[in-house]
Amino acid sequence: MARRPHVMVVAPPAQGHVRPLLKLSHQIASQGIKVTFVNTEIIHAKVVAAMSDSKNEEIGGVTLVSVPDGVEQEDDRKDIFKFTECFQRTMPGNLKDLIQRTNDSNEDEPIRFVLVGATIGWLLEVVQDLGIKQAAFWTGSPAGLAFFCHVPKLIEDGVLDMNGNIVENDQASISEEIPAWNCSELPWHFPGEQKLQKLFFDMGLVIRPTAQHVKWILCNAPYELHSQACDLVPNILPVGPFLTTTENSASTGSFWLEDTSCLSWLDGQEAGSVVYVAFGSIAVFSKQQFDEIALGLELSGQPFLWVVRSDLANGSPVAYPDGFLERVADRGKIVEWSPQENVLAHPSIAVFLTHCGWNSTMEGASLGVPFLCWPYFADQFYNQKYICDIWKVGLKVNPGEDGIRSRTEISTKIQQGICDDNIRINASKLKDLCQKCLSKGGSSFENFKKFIDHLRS
Ligand SMILES: O=c1ccn([C@@H]2O[C@H](COP(=O)(O)OP(=O)(O)O[C@H]3O[C@H](CO)[C@@H](O)[C@H](O)[C@H]3O)[C@@H](O)[C@H]2O)c(=O)[nH]1
Repeated sequence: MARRPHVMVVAPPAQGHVRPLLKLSHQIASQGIKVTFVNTEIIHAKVVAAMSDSKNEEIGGVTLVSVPDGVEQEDDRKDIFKFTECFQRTMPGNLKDLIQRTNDSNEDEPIRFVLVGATIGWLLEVVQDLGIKQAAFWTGSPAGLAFFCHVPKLIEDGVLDMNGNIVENDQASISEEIPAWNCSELPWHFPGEQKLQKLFFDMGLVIRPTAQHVKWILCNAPYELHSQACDLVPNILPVGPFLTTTENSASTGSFWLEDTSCLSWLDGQEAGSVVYVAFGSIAVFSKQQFDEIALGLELSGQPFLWVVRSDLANGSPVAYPDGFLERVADRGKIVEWSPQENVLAHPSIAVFLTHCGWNSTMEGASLGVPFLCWPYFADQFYNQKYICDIWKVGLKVNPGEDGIRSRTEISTKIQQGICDDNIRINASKLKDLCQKCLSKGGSSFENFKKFIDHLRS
């Protein structure tokens, strides 16, 4: 009997990477290709624990496996510098062992192809040594990818220094066709934290060699959405946006258990009335800012669904303003983690108050939801620029001089976002564009087909 092609997918250890890579893996598996999905042990345990059937580690043709992350002292896992050092030192050997073990056993089809998250593209050296074909996956926007690929040139031209600072003019431009990056929009910008900035900047330096090394670098966007940026990366293969349908929602790759009670709660709300508030997996807030969000939602008078992760309050236990929960009980729903795409697809949703992580951006765009933008760090400020200034599907929620977004600003933008017909019309056009790219004959559909043909060749 002919053996199925076997692809190994290796995910960087973060929610914003695991989720889109797992969605892509399901899409690949649906074409009759075997997929082994590799997480670190800690991430694997979280993903499996959050699955509706947590005994089953094979879902929809994707087998979930794990390797150690190399960390021996638990505390080192909380220290990003120590973690990165351990991970980079041990991961190549661990991955090599896993591939060899799999290929030596007769149980599985041998691995003929490895797809890695581009931020850990240095792993491809191991794969190269084993004579296995390779591709990379970029989790952010095509513009972000183009920017990282241009970093060496920006350094050479004296626009950036070796620590990633803009040397003059407060702007870095890579083409006249797409907006320049301001200092605060640099993906590695951490004000006052030079060491952290350098770590992220150095991690980014791996992107260009990775992109040059592989035949294709896939990304979670349709070509038409960022066409000028895509044109700056010769081997980009835009295959997104990925959507989790209700049929495969059992294996979303979430690190937290999805609280589906919010879907029946949404069923009870009026169409186009609910503010959905979610800041992805990393953003945290001070007590003062957390209270302003709560009081802004209250002041808006709208029903809201708010995702409050247990770690959202920056290490402190989550505590709401006095009497808040009682006052909003009849129109507020709070969950620790939602089935986000099902939420965004729900007719009751009016606006999405978001940190503008790329996955959330693509999900909101492909489901036609207007945005209220509250970027937190990394690529999110530049994503906000596309959402508000280029696609014109959102409004910025601006901080005051003290850096805090006030309850009045939050409530005002909620009302403006709900009433703005132009934004709603543009959001609906964006949804149509995404759907068209994914349908038969569309750019993402054809690109994905090309990739599958390559896997089979
Ligand atoms: O209650 C929730 C909240 C979020 N999500 C999902 O979690 C993912 C979050 O991804 P993203 O919106 O990209 O945010 P982060 O988790 O913060 O992602 C990191 O990774 C992204 C991709 O590289 C970057 O764009 C971000 O800036 C970076 O913070 C999305 O798929 C959401 O659907 C849920 O399923 N339920």
